Amino acid sequence: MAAATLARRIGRSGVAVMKFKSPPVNSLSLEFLTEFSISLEKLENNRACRGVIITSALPKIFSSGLDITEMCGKSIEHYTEFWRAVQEMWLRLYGSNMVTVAAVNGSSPAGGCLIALSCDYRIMAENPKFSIGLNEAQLGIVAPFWFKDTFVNVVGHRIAERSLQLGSLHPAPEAHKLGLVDELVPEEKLMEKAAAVMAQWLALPDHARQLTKTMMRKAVLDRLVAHREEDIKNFISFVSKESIQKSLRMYMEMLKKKKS
Ligand SMILES: CCCCCCCC/C=C\CC(=O)SCCNC(=O)CCNC(=O)[C@H](O)C(C)(C)COP(=O)(O)OP(=O)(O)OC[C@H]1O[C@@H](n2cnc3c(N)ncnc32)[C@H](O)[C@@H]1OP(=O)(O)O
Repeated sequence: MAAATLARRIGRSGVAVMKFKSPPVNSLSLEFLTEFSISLEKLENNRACRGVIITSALPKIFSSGLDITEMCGKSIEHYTEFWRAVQEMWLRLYGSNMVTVAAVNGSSPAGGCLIALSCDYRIMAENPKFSIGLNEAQLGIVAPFWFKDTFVNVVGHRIAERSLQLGSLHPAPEAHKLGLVDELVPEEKLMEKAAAVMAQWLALPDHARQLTKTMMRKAVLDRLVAHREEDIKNFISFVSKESIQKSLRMYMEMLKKKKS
């Protein structure tokens, strides 16, 4: 797989470091998502691995979220495969038995934010130019219920309601104030801090921590598992609407124009 190069390293500490490296902006294409899920599955099945730190190898960007081109002008078969891959990635990450720490070293909108929110702990570089949030509403699309559930479980209902309705992208200091990220550190200290947090979480017996994590997350995971096919149908019917296609095309054009 060429597009999403994910470097993995399991040290003596039992910690893997996964670095997103899919230029220019680590957007979550079908290929990226598939590779990410396979990598997570391999780590999950590796008894030597107890934790994973997720970060980006690219400067300034953690992940730009779902690859919008995967949702524009494609067939129903493609939308089905793509959305199943998005679901699979989340089910694996949110349901992981490993300790998961996001070292957010750049902007992280929408699907990128979902990845960070699905981890056990988020540390973000304290650069106010970096922002994070579920900004779907700004694109004229709606965050699915399991994106929303994940967001609510981190920041609570009121903050989630306002942030999702406005499609807010929160600069790092604001994200920290809202509880969207747990800590801010200077960028050069990010990995050191992530390793320290990981060591703290791994100091506990795995079984107790894992059972507690399952207890906290099971209801939200089960909800998607129970409604997976319906969720795919909803996605297809939503994304196939001409009005939604138009919004997505306009958004892509806006991104391109911003450069010139
Ligand atoms: C009922 C159920 C309904 C379900 C509905 C669907 C729910 C969908 C759920 C989640 C949706 C998403 O995740 S959508 C993605 C949202 N992401 C964004 O809004 C981010 C957009 N990108 C940016 O803001 C910026 O690119 C950046 C801040 C991430 C980086 O800025 P920078 O200036 O460094 O880079 P450029 O803007 O010049 O971008 C470079 C290059 O990449 C292309 N690009 C950027 N983001 C995406 C993306 N998400 N998908 C595809 N392509 C992307 C951008 O157009 C540039 O391309 P060119 O070089 O060709 O111009």
